[in-house]
Amino acid sequence: MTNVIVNPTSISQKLILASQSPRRKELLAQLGYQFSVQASDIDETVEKAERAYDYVLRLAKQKAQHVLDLLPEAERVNSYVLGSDTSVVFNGEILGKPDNIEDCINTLSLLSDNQHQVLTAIALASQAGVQGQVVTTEVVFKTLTKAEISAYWLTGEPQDKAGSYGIQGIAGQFVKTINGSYSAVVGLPLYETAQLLATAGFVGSIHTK
Ligand SMILES: Cc1cn([C@H]2C[C@H](O)[C@@H](COP(=O)(O)OP(=O)(O)OP(=O)(O)O)O2)c(=O)[nH]c1=O
Repeated sequence: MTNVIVNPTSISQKLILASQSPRRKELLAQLGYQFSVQASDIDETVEKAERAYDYVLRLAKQKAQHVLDLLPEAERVNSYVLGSDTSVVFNGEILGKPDNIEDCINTLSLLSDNQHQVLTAIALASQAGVQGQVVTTEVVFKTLTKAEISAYWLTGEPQDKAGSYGIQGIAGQFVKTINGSYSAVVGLPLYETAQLLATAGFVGSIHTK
């Protein structure tokens, strides 16, 4: 998407969401920010012995920095780029997006009747540097049968999602409890994102001054 809307509160600043995720676009728009979207194309391979926390933070920062670096120099001066990454983690293992039904069955069988963590990192890149943080949410799933998982795969929902599920969709019924940030599980933590942007001088739809 290439439409650029200038932030009305600060005509010289531009916010860009470095993401192809429709969920992240919706969540950022929900807060009242005006922004453009530019997907970032980076290598998402996990480094040897890299911990999930370090991995998501590195990727969020790289996504943001990559899009900032692609901007013409004159634009870069006034631009702030938001990047994010979400991983589902079980027993320290990063469970990515499924390549096929077997992947989906393996992943959701691990999550069945168990607790896992969803780690979402956000990062804001500008000429001043890149700032980021990680939000961790604990999720407990009900018991899932193989038949249920196979039927879930056929809905098409798990395909583009970390951990093979979407809490905001059909998989909402798998979730017994959640401790942390619902929006972070969907892809963008609302509270932390607003804080990060406010620190950089952006305001959403709520003006207190
Ligand atoms: C766990 C979970 C993940 N997800 C999604 C959020 C992310 O879009 C995706 C995780 O993959 P990411 O690699 O974080 O993001 P992405 O490839 O979709 O987009 P981009 O890198 O361009 O920002 O999984 C849900 O929508 N619901 C969920 O419950």
